[in-house]
Amino acid sequence: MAESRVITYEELKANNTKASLYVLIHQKVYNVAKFIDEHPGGDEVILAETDVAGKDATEPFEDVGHSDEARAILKDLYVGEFEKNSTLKTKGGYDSSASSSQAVNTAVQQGSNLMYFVPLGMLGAYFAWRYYSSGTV
Ligand code: HEM
Repeated sequence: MAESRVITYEELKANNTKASLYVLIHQKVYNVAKFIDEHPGGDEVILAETDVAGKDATEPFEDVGHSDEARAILKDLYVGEFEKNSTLKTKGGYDSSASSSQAVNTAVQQGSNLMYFVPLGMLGAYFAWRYYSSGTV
């Protein structure tokens, strides 16, 4: 078998037509041009991945929960390994989802803080009331 080719970020971006369509999944590059018309999930979903040139399709591919059969098809479409140094550039595409889940976490944390402070405040108010009312009797 021939040595696996290293695909650069520029190459991944450049092969974005229906004639030659590169998709990046798990650091491996696949040419889905021949397969795209047969894709049971439709061609739009894959085109959308490559429309945003150089985007990593790993997450969308895994989110769908593709079968072993689908993964076997990938073997036939394999072009080469993605250039390692390019990893950072492609990961950026998912930053927005990471930060939005962070925002949710902060909101939950703030919510749980409130859960402690409200009963604690009420308890404090109760003891303050008892202290003052016992003093007047
Ligand atoms: C690039 C390589 C890909 C291959 C070889 C592939 C292959 C397949 C195969 C064989 C199926 C049938 C169900 C199964 O066996 O799991 C399928 C379904 C599906 N694929 Fe892909 N797929 C690829 C990429 C993608 C990507 C990037 C998306 C993105 C969002 C996607 C979305 C879907 C969806 C939504 C279905 C379900 C269709 C349905 O059940 O109606 N696929 N794919």
